[in-house]
Amino acid sequence: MRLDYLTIFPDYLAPLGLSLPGKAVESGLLEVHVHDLRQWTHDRHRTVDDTPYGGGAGMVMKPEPFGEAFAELGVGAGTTVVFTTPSGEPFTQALAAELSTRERLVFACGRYEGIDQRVIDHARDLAEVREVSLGDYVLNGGEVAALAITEAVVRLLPGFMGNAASLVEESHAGGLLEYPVYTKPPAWEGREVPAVLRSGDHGAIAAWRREQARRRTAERRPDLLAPSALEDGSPIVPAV
Ligand SMILES: COc1ccc2nc(C(=O)O)sc2c1
Repeated sequence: MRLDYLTIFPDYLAPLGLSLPGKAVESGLLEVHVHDLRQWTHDRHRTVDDTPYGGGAGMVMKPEPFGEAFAELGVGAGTTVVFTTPSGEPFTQALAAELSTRERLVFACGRYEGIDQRVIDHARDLAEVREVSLGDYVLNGGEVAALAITEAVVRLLPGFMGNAASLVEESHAGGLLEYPVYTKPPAWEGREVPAVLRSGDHGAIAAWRREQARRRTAERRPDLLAPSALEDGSPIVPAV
């Protein structure tokens, strides 16, 4: 997979060279290119923004630099352009899985009051476009969202995570939050590890984990539980 990032703050994406994406680049699984959007400006001040038509506070990112960048980067068939924006569709594990199947992602990181709408419209004529938000809050720009989306997507690439089995049991992987986890010592600050986890009874352990995941999800994220799951009558294990 090839990842391109268009940003006016390239240093903000320096973490891409560390942790998960860094290792994938070394292994050839990933190709990462961060581009300073200002390289596609031609005035002395390297202007990327201007005042909004129709008035209002703040500035809007100009269309020309993005258009020239798309052309130079060969944005077209086989490319998915991801605009990170507070007005985007919510980023979910399902969307991460979908994006992990793409050959190439080009992240267009907004700043100021956003990117001129014609850039998104133009991109739709060239390639697949997704407008994505991390959640119901607003950041100062799209770079943090691009980093988060990248990590969630890249770790799903086949052969990327050492222990693929761990992907299956993660929160949201199966639609539920993850069950509580414990490790040594068996007792700490007067708190014991649940006996079932030390019983060696793998069936009982699996059942306990399923119920803990359901309970945690019901308590914290009932929206993730299908209505039928709540009405199927099976008791949800009382809190541990
Ligand atoms: C102007 O560019 C922005 C501003 C805020 C923002 N917030 C995001 C989020 O995903 O929460 S993406 C994003 C892009």
